[in-house]
Amino acid sequence: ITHQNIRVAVLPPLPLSLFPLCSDGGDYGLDDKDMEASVATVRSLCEQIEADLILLRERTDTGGKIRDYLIRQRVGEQDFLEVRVAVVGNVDAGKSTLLGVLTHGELDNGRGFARQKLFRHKHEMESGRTSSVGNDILGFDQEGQVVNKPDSHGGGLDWTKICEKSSKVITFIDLAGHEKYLKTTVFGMTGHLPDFCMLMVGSNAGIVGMTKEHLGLALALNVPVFVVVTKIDMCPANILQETLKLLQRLLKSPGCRKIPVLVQNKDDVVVTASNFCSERMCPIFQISNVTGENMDLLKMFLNLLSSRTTFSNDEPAEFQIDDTYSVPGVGTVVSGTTLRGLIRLNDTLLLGPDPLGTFIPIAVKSIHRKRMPVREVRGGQTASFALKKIKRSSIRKGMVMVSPKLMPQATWEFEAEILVLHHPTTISPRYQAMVHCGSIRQTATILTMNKDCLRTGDKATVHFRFIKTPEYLHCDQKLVFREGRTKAVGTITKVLELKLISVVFKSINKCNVPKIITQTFKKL
Ligand SMILES: Nc1nc2c(ncn2[C@@H]2O[C@H](COP(=O)(O)OP(=O)(O)OP(=O)(O)O)[C@@H](O)[C@H]2O)c(=O)[nH]1
Repeated sequence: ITHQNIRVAVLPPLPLSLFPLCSDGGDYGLDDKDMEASVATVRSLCEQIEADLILLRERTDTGGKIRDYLIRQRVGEQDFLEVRVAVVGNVDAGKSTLLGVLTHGELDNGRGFARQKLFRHKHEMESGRTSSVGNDILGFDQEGQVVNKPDSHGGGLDWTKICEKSSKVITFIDLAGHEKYLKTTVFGMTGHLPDFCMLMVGSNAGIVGMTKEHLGLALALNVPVFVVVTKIDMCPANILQETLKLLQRLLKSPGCRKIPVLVQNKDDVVVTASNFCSERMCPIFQISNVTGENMDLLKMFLNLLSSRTTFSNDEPAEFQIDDTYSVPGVGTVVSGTTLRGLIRLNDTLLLGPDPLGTFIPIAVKSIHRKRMPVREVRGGQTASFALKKIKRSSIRKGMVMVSPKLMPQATWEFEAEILVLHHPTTISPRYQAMVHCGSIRQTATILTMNKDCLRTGDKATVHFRFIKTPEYLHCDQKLVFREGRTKAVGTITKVLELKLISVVFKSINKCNVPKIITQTFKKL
């Protein structure tokens, strides 16, 4: 940059890059001429890297103007940046309502109008409670404007249109608030790999029910959290202040160690969004779904967030399956998240493990992103694949599709460092509970541990064994171990591999298996 008095802060990954144009990082600005020249310089740099320069805010300080810009890489019509946000909070905090308001652009009436558009099951419609993991999308164009336009007849959203018009798509993973559905909530938080967690708190109800539990879960899984306090239209000022005070106290407590920031204006949005991934900052928004107050600040913040997954082309591809479908005329379809690498049409991947711990080669014949056909999918993106000649019943959540280069191995047993968040009595060997790890959800037994028994608050190294089938695991993966009110979180430290041939021979001739597998077979 020719102008030495420009400070450029590029935050990886590229999409969110903010740079205040100011003299030396101090708080005095540039006069009109210098500003113009500086902007021109940066604009030409952006052109070279095929990015857009979007003005976020302008302030006047001693000496002149200070501006913040967003540099966003241009994407093709078939491509868009993707950010996943898990939405958690106690029943009635207004989760479904906020998602309805954000994605359908119509305010709520305070009596459940906005959420009706999102319910997926009949019983949800009747009870007003979310029970399943739901997905809703919100698209932003290059200028940061929302592109969602609900269909004027049915009120539905055309996902393909939204994705085509968007340069950034936020996928909300709407998780159930009721304790009864905690299993689903945990699965959503582990299996859907959220980049961020939006914790919703009803201002009048305060920090009640599952709020702390959901916050604890996000923190244990290392997912950055921002808080949205709703219903400020109907909450007396003193109660709102009390809720905010308690919330800030909770976030600062030794268990959370966050820095809460009440977001009041655009400046706060820019500062919190640019420091959100890297620091302990926890922005708190105060909104109303009925009057729409502060909704613009929340939308601006969402538009500035960028995915936490960094992507590299040369990493071998890994895709985790979190759901399966039978689509008439298409066959078995699997959906999930690309954890790393690049998957292209006609690639051959290994699908598994099956109950024997084997992986079979499958060819990728079609790829969809947000219901839109695409030619490739990269690390950090969700996608679905139509699979040929495979029965839906032979695929489970938690199975993976990986590059043959990884020579995947399944495992029955693993070791993890765990922390017991809550248990009514004591946990000892032979204890069984559900392990959630990525999209894996299976009961495991504790074989041994380095303590005689575990109580709430204890940490230990524990040796687990799955009870039904072997799974594909990695060291350093986060896990949640739960049964009823018992909850523990942990990190996998050792994977005990299954000594098995990990690819089925008979399928080999049918697919175009890369050399590397054939060579492995020869060695075996
Ligand atoms: N006045 C007012 N009412 C709101 C606001 N947000 C939500 N509501 C109302 O609060 C009630 C509960 O909202 P929901 O969106 O169903 O709550 P939820 O958190 O999704 O609940 P679960 O799906 O059961 O977890 C509905 O009747 C909404 O109309 C708000 O900002 N102001």
